[in-house]
Order: sequence, then structure tokens, then C-alpha cells
Amino acid sequence: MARMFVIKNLSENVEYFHYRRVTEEGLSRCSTRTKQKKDERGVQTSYSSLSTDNRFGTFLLSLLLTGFDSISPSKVTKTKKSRESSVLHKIPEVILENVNLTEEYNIIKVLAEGYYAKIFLAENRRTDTTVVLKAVHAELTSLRDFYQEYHYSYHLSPHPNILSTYSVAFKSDDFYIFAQEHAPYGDLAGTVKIGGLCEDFCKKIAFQLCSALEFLHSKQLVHRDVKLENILVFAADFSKLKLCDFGETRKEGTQVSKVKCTWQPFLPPEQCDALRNEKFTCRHYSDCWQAAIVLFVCATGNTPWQIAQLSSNVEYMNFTKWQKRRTTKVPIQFKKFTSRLLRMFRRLLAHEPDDRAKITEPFKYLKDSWFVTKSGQNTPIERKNSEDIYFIEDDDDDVRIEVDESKTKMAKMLSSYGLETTVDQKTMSKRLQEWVLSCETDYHFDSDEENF
Ligand SMILES: Nc1ncnc2c1ncn2[C@@H]1O[C@H](COP(=O)(O)OP(=O)(O)OP(=O)(O)O)[C@@H](O)[C@H]1O
Repeated sequence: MARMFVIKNLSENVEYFHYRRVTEEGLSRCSTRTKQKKDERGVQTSYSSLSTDNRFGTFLLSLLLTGFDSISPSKVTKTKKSRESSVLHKIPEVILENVNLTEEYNIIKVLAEGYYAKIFLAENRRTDTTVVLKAVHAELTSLRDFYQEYHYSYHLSPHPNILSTYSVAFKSDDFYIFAQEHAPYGDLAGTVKIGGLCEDFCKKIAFQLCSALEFLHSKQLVHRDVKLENILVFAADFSKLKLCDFGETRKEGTQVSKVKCTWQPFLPPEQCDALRNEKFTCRHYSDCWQAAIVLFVCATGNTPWQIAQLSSNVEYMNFTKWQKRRTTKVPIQFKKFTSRLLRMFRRLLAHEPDDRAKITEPFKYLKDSWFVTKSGQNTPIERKNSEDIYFIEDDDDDVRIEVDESKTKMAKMLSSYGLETTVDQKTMSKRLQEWVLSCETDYHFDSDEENF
């Protein structure tokens, strides 16, 4: 009984600890979120506390005590950063309790099954709570790797766009298992249709995905496997999404090898040529690349290329030519996008990792139009009255958009006086061609064209 009391208090303190972390990050919705987690975890904790007379109790205590580090009075002199990294980057050694899965849970169905893991929708027989159990094949995964995934999943849970993981982890037969909340609409891969989603949905996805990744990056963590299958949907209108699967998550700067069983079109160029076990440094720029590919797929229903390899892929080669302004021809698969969104893709999909924009880049474009309208117009809608800072950049793209706007205004004014200003593009191109051919100098066209 006394032990149960201790655990309950500890779990409350963990909630307090999470609350502190969330507020320190300045995240909104933290109080409701914390309350919700407390309810969810309350149920789970009661399950855990019933089993305290075994080794799992010890492991749980050590986990909870790790969380305590940051509020222990003896550690108050530690800086915020070192406190966080001592909790987040220290993966404790654990011994998992053996649980009879079918005795404890009623397995409702298998949600997904891969090479390494099975995902069950299950109901706890004692508490009647529905949870998702991620069961990792013990033969194919070391206990340390399993626990690392669980540790990151659990400690990143406070963010509203990261899947909540409960304080329940155990071993059952050939599986290491931990429990998470259930996403009723599955993952993004199952919801993105041919042709892609509407602009509004794409923006919601961009905001939530990048918020989650920004949170990870602020903790010096890199997800490394950002793809549609790892973004779970909680609302049909995409107003609630959560990032999951932290199995490949590593600390920034560590030596890693290629993610196993990954989908090639999502690999950043610097990883395409890496051999299977070749080591390279883990950098957050790979998440930026993958997030851009996710957004591209959401917007179009396709990946922009099969592999980001200059030597073997024409689509990627054409894209880099345009990106480096060696041609003004926008790659066909990007034609759907406005100049603003093209700019975002150009910056997030930079070939060199160091040239790539940060994960917060998409936030700059949330008030712009993303898709070219049917009439072929390429003008951002909400710019005119927008007071946001995103347009006050000293950048050639923005200057150009200002010019476009002035042109539109001028055209409107002239047409109100009966003056037609529309230009026949074909005639103009022909005249331009003739003029170029008539010039003796070998002209080099700069990229200062419509889509930059
Ligand atoms: N909490 C959940 N709610 C609903 N569906 C889920 C949940 N967790 C996982 N899934 C489903 O299971 C799939 C696999 O989950 P997850 O990525 O965690 O497993 P994995 O074995 O690490 O996958 P992979 O290694 O192939 O990326 C997800 O793409 C999703 O469709």
C-alpha cells in the first residue's frame, strides 16, 4: 500500500515536471494538455502501481526519478539546458517486467505490422482504457534500442503535436511493448489522396508538423524518419496531427547510419549515396528535407522524384538546375505552386545541408497563397492587408511580389479606362527569341524571372 502511495506521488511530480517544461518552452495549450495527460496517465499509473512488487516497479521508479533531477533542490544550480539534457539525453538502464499480454489486455485488432514491430489496438482488462500497444520483436531489437525509443517518445509527449506515450512498458513473450494513445484516423499516408489535399489542409499539416520538429530540434534531437506514415491524424479536417515513431531519433551530432527500411524518395541527397552501415553525423537538416517532401506529397499526391541523386535522377537534376538558377523553367512537378511556395521548397530542399533552411521556414508562408489559381494567377491573396513580418524581408522574391502587385493594380486601373494591357505570351516569347538570335553576344540568362 505504501509503495502504491509513493508511485502515485511520483507520477504527480512527473506531471508537474512536464508542466514546467512545457511552460518553459512557452507552448500554448499546456495547461489543458497537462490535465488531459494526467487523466490518461492516471489510469495507466494505477495499472503500473498494481505491479510494484516486481522489477518493473524498480524500473518505473528509476524512470520517474530521472525526471526528478530537474526539480531536485540539490540541482537548482544547474542551468536549464544541462537539466534538460540530463533527463532527455540520458537513457537509463532498465529491466522490463514480464507480462502476459492477453491476460492484461484484450487485443481489439492489429493496426499495422512491419518487419520490426506490430501495432495493436487493445483494451486494458482492468481499467477498460483503450490504448495502442507498440510491440517490437525482441529478437530483432536490443533492449537498449527499445528503451531509447520509449524514453524519447515518453519525454517528448508534452508537445501537442507529438503522440502521447504512457508510463507503461513491459516484456511479453517475444516482444518489448509500450503503450500510446490511439489516433482514430490513422496516418497521413492513408488520408492523402491522388492529386493531394487542399491548400488549407496542407497549411495545417505544415504548421503542426514543423511545430513538433521545432520542439525536437530545440532539444538537440533529430527525428530522422519523417514520412507520412509517422504523422497520425486525430481530426478529419487535419486540425489535430501528431508526430510518432521515435525509433530512429538521435541526438544531434552523433554518428549514425542510414535508417533501415526507409522510403528512398524521402532520403536527403547527402544520405542517398551512403552505404548501408556507413557512418555519418546526424544533423537536423535531414528533418527539414523530409518535412519538405511530406508537404510536397500532401500538396500533390506524389513525391517530387524517386531519389535525390544528381547522377541518376532527371527530375532531381532539373530541380537543382532551376534551384541554382541555371534555368528559369520551373520543374513540371512544381508548377502547381505560387512563387512564394516555390521559394519555401527551394530553401528547404537545398542540395547542401548547410544551405538548407530551418524547420521554422514554412511558418513564413502560412498567410500566402500556395497553389496557383485556375486563371493562372500567382498572386498571394492575404498579402495586401497583412501586417506580419514575413513580408518585410530584404529578399529579391519579396521585392518581385511587390512589383507583381503594383502591376496588377496598374492593369486594373488602365482597364477601367478601357486600355487593354494583356500580353500574348506566345508573341512575346517569339519576339524575344528573335531578338536573342539577332544578338551576336552569347547572352546568359539570369534567373531573374517570373518564378523567382
Ligand atoms: N497510436 C497510433 N494510433 C493509430 N495508428 C498507429 C498508432 N501508432 C502507429 N500506428 C500505425 O502503425 C504504423 C506503424 O507505426 P510505427 O511507425 O510506430 O511503427 P514502426 O514499426 O516503427 O514503423 P516503421 O519502422 O515502418 O516506420 C503507423 O504508420 C500507423 O499507421
